[in-house]
Amino acid sequence: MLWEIVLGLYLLHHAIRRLLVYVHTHQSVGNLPGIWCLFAPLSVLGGTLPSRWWNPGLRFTFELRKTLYKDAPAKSITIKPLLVGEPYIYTCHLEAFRQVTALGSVFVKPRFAFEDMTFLADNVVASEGDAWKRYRRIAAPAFNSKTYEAVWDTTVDLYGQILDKENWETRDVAEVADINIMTHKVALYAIAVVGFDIPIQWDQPPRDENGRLSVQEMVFTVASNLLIKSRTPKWMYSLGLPRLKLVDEAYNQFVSFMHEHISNSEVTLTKQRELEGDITEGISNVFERLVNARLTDGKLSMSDDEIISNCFILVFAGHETMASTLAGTLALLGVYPDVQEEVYQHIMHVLGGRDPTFEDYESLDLVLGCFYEALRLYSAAYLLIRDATENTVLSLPRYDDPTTIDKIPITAGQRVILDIVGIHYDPDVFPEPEAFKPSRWQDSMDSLAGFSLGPRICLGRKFATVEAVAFLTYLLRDWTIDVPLADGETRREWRARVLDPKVGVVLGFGDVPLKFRRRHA
Ligand code: HEM
Repeated sequence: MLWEIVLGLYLLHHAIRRLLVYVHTHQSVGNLPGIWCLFAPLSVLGGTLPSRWWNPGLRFTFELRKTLYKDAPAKSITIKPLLVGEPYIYTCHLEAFRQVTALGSVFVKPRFAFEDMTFLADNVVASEGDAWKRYRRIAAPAFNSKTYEAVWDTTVDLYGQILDKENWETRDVAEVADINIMTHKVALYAIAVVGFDIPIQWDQPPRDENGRLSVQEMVFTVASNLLIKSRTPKWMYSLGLPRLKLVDEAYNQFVSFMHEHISNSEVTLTKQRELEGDITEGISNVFERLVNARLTDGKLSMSDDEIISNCFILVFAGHETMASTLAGTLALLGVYPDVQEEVYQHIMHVLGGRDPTFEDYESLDLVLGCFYEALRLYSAAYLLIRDATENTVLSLPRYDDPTTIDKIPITAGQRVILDIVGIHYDPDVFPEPEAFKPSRWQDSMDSLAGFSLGPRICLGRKFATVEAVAFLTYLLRDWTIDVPLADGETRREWRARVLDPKVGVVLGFGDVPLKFRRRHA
């Protein structure tokens, strides 16, 4: 009897709370077209369950990319969950994206979305306000032309290691069962070498002779187990589960490795400063910048934990995003051999028979266009989450009549989702949105939302594009890329089947098999 009363009271309490949510929804976002569903897409339940008519899930912006905003003049809708979660505004209006991410905007990153990304201390991705300003001020100067040159050279070195260690040098055809494995390694190693000053070899065994994890296995395990690390309660580590044991080992080893790396670097930099004076300008890796900052300027000083957290977040921010986009680029080039040939001719025209160098980066704009186009079609960062800290209004001009301005009132606390997939597939911004057209980026990249915009634009975007252009230029110069079709399958069907995105923390793919054939000059 008692439990029935308790249950009844609980259900009543829940029903009243939900009713208040509906009333609030109607007051704050009632004027926008909306979708009713059971669970909010970003709630744990909604995000875990598959995308269906009753649960948008994480994939719905991609699945409904052609229709979601069709009847929304301001290119903005609401998602109204009946059972779990709050109503969110989803917008694919480029101007909304600009206003929300602009300098001085009243929108901030909600803490919940970035909690998983803080490890030991806060960092440039997860923080807001003065803490973020400080981290960005210390880290941003490390992303300079010397760094980008190092990214180019490291990528070329990695390409050479692939040819050598994967035995491509002796082959005319190389079949790869899943290109993601290779692009993940390239992305991770470039960050480890250029970001952290950790030298890495392509074929190092996962453990050394003493049974300790090799540096790359350690970094790889840390990078690919962020959610497990942040969400597993401490007591579970004592159960002896093999995966958790490995994660624990890798994280512990990473922390002690980084402490040692910091103190060694401090000794080296102090000696260098005694001999050469201010060496700041000459430092081209992010890690040394962070260590050097605390030797030079009290205000910019970071603790060991802050340095480790900021280095760690570079691996997370730049690893999977980069790997998926590069995999997507290679696959799309395989799907469209005519575009691939055009890009090859462009490379030949720019190089005129010599090896590509960092100085060619600006001229290789069609190669860069391939990467941007893959990022547009399969944006690894597929949405941005922001909360309003004050009441405000988004003023959005109509695309067909810019003198008509739609005004969307936003109340303090309202969550706004910047739908990058929606922007990238908006035919008013990108005509023929489904087509793979790298040349569309040769005029302007103003509408690319995949690296975000405004003061919090991706710090590693040029890092990523230099790496991509170096890798793609070498690869396309030496090889053609093809896709292994199933019996009777067309290339477009292959694209729909294999490049059907898997959506989690980032948007990526399942196995992407590709076939490389050596070009004979
Ligand atoms: C194709 C590759 C990449 C994509 C698509 C990408 C995308 C993004 C996006 C959308 C944001 C904004 C996130 C938000 O505000 O919620 C961001 C931020 C960031 N990215 Fe990237 N990123 C890429 C590569 C990289 C690389 C290679 C690095 C580092 C080496 C990096 C470092 C960062 C950092 C530090 C931030 C935080 C900036 C701040 O808040 O001030 N990213 N990235």
